Amino acid sequence: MSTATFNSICFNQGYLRKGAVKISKVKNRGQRVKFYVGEASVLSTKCMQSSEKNKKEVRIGLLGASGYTGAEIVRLLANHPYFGITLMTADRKAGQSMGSVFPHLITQDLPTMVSVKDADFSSVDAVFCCLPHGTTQEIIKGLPCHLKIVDLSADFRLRDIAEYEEWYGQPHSASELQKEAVYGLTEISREDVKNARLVANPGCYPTSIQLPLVPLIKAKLIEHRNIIIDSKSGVSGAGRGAKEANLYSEIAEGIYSYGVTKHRHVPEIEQGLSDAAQSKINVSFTPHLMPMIRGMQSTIYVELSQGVTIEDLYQQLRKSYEDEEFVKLLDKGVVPRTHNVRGSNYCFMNVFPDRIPGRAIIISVIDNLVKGASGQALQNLNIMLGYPENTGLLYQPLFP
Ligand SMILES: NC(=O)C1=CN([C@@H]2O[C@H](COP(=O)(O)OP(=O)(O)OC[C@H]3O[C@@H](n4cnc5c(N)ncnc54)[C@H](OP(=O)(O)O)[C@@H]3O)[C@@H](O)[C@H]2O)C=CC1
Ligand SMILES: CC(=O)N[C@@H](CCC(=O)OP(=O)(O)O)C(=O)O
Repeated sequence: MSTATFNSICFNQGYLRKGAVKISKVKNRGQRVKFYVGEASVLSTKCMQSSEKNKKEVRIGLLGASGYTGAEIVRLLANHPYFGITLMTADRKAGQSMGSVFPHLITQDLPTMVSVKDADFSSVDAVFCCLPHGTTQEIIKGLPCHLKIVDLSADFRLRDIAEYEEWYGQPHSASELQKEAVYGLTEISREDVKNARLVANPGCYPTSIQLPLVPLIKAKLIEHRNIIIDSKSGVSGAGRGAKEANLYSEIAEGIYSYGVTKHRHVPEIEQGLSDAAQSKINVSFTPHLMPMIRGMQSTIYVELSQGVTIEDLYQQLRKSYEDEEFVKLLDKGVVPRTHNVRGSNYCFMNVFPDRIPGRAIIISVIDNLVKGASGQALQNLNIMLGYPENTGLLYQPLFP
């Protein structure tokens, strides 16, 4: 890796075009700027002005900071050496401090939340968009084009706009942006994410389901028919907005299926599996709401392809994920539990022989707010900006 040292350099705002000199990291902001010319992708080439406010080199805008995924982004960035939050937005909570909305974050030095319409993006290099679907597309359409964006909503995940409108029951008004979006299931789409300006972060259920199934489908080890998916989620998956259905007295001491035969994650799951199969796959998917705060578990029933054994599935998953930091295939016979990934960016999975010959049972667990949302979003932005993918994500699970 060679280095080139410049004295007080300043570029116009914007990005070096791809293929130009690749600048992987900027250090010693201010009078002397040292560029490391290396493999990683380009950083924003804004004027390298040292300023008290920008203690960290990448300035992050957090839209929807007063929600669960927004708060989770703040928690993760507390341990990120290069990303610092310079803008936070809220809707009903605009004008409030983060510490007053989330007292567990009072130790963080954060800007007061403002409404999106009052947001100033000139002090921002990249944005996490943690807003409800529908709202998101309108807001992202209006963002300055210099920003790198990771959208946690569903607005840009489905390539087929008509399918989005059918399943989300609302018009999609950003089809041009949709064409630009890259679906950010990190371990599967890493190369596309690297060069993306807009990443559509996957939903929590689709993440927990595609991570085990995509490698098995690509390796032609399981049949495309009769894929049955039974998933469970903690209540934080529904967001912080007060809803009667999510009251303690409505949730505690019981579980129930919801979105039966018509959950809006079906098209997202089928899009990912069909891409892996290069042919259309339909699945049976039933989510369940559990009396717990965090956690997501998927139990998936599949048919083995002709002549394929459980060992073949196990070895394929081992090979697919042996070099991955955040996806772990457990030892044979160990059942994945949400307790063991809580608060972390891990996905634990395993595969078991069904009593019914020729079938397998696959189990996958994640934390819906981390690998299912904010953790994967940070993993993606690290890649988009040329930082080590695991930066700010090495939290071990919180157990018990
Ligand atoms: N929770 C989860 O496990 C997962 C969530 N997601 C997706 O991530 C996104 C955020 O989810 P989550 O954090 O749980 O949601 P929350 O409901 O907890 O937070 C929503 C945020 O958006 C703000 N907001 C709501 N409406 C508007 C509006 N009209 N204009 C501007 N801001 C608005 C809210 O502000 P205020 O608080 O002031 O009202 C709040 O900051 C959603 O699209 C969700 O589907 C994806 C994967 C998993
Ligand atoms: C428990 C619960 O309500 N979970 C949400 C999924 C959260 C999520 O992943 O939403 P997006 O796809 O919009 O990002 C649901 O089932 O709608």
